[in-house]
Amino acid sequence: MSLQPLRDDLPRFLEPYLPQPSGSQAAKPFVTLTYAQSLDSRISKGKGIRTTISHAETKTMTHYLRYHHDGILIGSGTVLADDPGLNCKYGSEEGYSHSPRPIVLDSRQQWRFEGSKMKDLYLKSQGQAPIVVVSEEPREREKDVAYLLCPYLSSSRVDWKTLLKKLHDEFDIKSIMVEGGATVINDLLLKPALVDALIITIGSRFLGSSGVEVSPIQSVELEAVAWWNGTADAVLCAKLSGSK
Ligand SMILES: NC(=O)c1ccc[n+]([C@@H]2O[C@H](COP(=O)([O-])OP(=O)(O)OC[C@H]3O[C@@H](n4cnc5c(N)ncnc54)[C@H](O)[C@@H]3O)[C@@H](O)[C@H]2O)c1
Ligand SMILES: Nc1nc(=O)c(N)c(NC[C@H](O)[C@H](O)[C@H](O)COP(=O)(O)O)[nH]1
Repeated sequence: MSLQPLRDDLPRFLEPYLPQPSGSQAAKPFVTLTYAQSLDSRISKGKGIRTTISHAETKTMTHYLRYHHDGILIGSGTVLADDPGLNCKYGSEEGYSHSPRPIVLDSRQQWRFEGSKMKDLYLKSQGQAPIVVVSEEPREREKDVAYLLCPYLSSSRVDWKTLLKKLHDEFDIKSIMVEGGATVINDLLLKPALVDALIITIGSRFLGSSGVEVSPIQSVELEAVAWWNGTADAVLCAKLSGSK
């Protein structure tokens, strides 16, 4: 399905929160934490359920954000629940050349590229093949998948600092948008030294108390806060307090 045109006030609104175009000498990638939540801070109706929260115009914004990042990172919970494509449909007709590289945190190697929407898009040259982040040598190596061996702090928690450095140094990834899910977001909201921008779409609905909740274990203050109002959604852009 094609995207509706980007609202013309969005580029100027988003600009201060986007990675700077090439030339950055930073030692780590620029990290944008971005997701869509309901009014009751849920990002899906329940674990394993893919739930549309964004209006069509903020869906276009998500693809505009993908256009501006080298990589797009998600946790295993999201890849297993959503079977996401993670490509970029924004831009010229010439094909999906601005699609970011998918990065999947899958220490337990539960997800397969084979048979996924991501692979389907890759084979049609409409998206990139993924980097799968693992904690030990993979049991099986799938064709076209790059495996990134990275230390984990526990069985399911990657060491972010090391991971970001490896993605930068070994894969030349200078900007990453983190799209979720809740476990990944709740963890990164507490890491102002690693997160450069926060872009949250707030949809005008409630998803109920059994929904998957974004709520970090401690309070988080924001700065440089800006709001955009759409037809049915609002978008909040901010920096985490304590970030550079
Ligand atoms: N609305 C949105 O914007 C949005 C975005 C993404 C996902 N979702 C929804 O979120 C749900 C999935 O969320 P979830 O919380 O179950 O899974 P998740 O996608 O956050 O994945 C969690 C897994 O990531 C891995 N991981 C590795 N290192 C980690 C670290 N340092 N911190 C945290 N996790 C780490 C672990 O295996 C962990 O179990 C799905 O229902 C999906 O539809 C919604
Ligand atoms: N912006 C946004 N609005 C939503 O209403 C919603 N549910 C998501 N969810 C993000 C999640 O990571 C999805 O898995 C990918 O957005 C799917 O990506 P594709 O469209 O398949 O490329 N994101």
